[in-house]
Order: sequence, then C-alpha cells, then structure tokens
Amino acid sequence: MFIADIQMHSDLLINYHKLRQECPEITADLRPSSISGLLQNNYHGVLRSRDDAGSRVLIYRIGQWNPKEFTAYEVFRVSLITSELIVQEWETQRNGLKAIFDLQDWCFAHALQINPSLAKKISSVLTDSFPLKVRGIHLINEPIFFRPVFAMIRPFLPDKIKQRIHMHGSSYAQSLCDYFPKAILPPEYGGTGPSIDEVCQDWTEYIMQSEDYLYRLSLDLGGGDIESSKS
Ligand SMILES: Cc1c(C)c2c(c(C)c1O)CC[C@@](C)(CCC[C@H](C)CCC[C@H](C)CCCC(C)C)O2
Repeated sequence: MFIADIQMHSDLLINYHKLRQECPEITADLRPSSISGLLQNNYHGVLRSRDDAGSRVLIYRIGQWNPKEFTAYEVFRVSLITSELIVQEWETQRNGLKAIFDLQDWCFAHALQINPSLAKKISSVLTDSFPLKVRGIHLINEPIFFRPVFAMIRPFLPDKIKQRIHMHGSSYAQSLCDYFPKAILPPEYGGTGPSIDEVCQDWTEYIMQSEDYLYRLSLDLGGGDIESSKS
C-alpha cells in the first residue's frame, strides 16, 4: 500500500460525507417514495446483464422527467439511490458502471434547473465523492441547447473522465453497439435485449423493495432532517 492510495481513499470518504451533509435536498432521505413519480414514469432503469467488461449499465431518459413536477435535486436523488444499491455488488465495485443519458426532449425548463452549484455536484460524484468507478458516459439525442449545460459541468472534470464521455447524437443506434453488446441493449437503443419499459419497471420494483435499506442508510449517515440514530 502506498501513502498516495491511502490519501486518495480517505479523501473519497471525506468527500462522500461532505456531499451528504452539504446537500440534504438530495441526500437527507433516500426513501424512494419521494421520487416514485419519476420511477413510475420509466425515467430510469439498470440493464439486467452487465457489459463485456462486467460493468453495470444504467439508462436515464430525460424526456420522462417533467421539470414542473420534479426538481433537479430529486432527479439527482434517483441516481444516488441506484448508486447506493449497486455499490454493494462486488462485481460493480470491481468493474464500475456505464451510464447512457437519453436527452431526447431536453428543453429549456430542464436547462434552467442546472445551476453552477449543481453542476459542481454532478462533476464531484463523477470524480471524487462516490466510491464507484465511472467507466463511460454516453449521451444520446443531445440537442444543441444542451451544450451550455455541459459547458458548466465540463471544466470541473479531470481528463480521465472527459475522455470517457461520448456524444452520439441521433445516430446512436449504430454507435452505441460499438460500446455495448447488442444482446443487452433494449430494442429502443439498437439492441435485442428486453424493452426499455421492462428494464425500468424491473429496476423500479427492486428500488421499491430496498426502501428499508435506503431509509436506514439515511439514518446512519444523518444528512439533515432525519434524526441521527443513536441506539
Ligand atoms: C455516483 C454517481 C451519481 C450520483 C451520478 C451519476 C454517476 C455516473 C455516478 O457514478 C450520473 C448522474 C448523476 C451525476 C446525477 C445527475 C442528475 C441531473 C439532475 C441530471 C440532469 C441531466 C444531466 C445534466 C445530464 C448530463 C450528465 C452527465 C454529463 C453526467 O449522478
């Protein structure tokens, strides 16, 4: 073990707790009931099968997020919930994750929700405040006016992460298959796997079943409104 490694790991731990303390809007209560509307709308799913590298593959569909109904903080909470669940899996600890963001129907109302402080939090979880290896970020259907938002996040990202971000535009059905096996991708994304609706419904069910675990996590980490459990 090298001193540099120990330093890196303790920074990660410190940053993880800092995120939980500084941003209770996202982290105070990880029970999925507060964001069940997003989940029921099939905003998010995790593919049943891993990719060839053993990474978990997560899909987010921005078009399923109604910005009048849910804030960006609540949308962020969905990612945190999934992250807390998959970080328990040893294969994910070892092989990390890849995320596909479908930005179809990204509009001005979404862009307005992403302020510089949130942009910083997004880059911070990708970089050094959550113990998951981010092995790839794939943006598809990104419209022109997503660029100013990405320009807010980008400067905070280290080169290592920047290099793992891929923009596919609208011809993603071809190019996603260069990164993921066809057999695991839903047909909506150019694959032959289960449909995106099935993927989202299965993962929603899993999140809902994990409600108790997520609640206990909120208590143990004591971020905000919920009383710390001192038993
Ligand atoms: C541990 C972990 C977390 C917690 C996480 C993500 C990943 C890959 C993680 O490993 C990705 C999504 C994110 C950063 C939450 C994002 C929530 C916002 C409100 C979504 C809006 C849409 C973004 C403007 C789209 C672009 C984002 C990429 C450049 C990451 O949460």
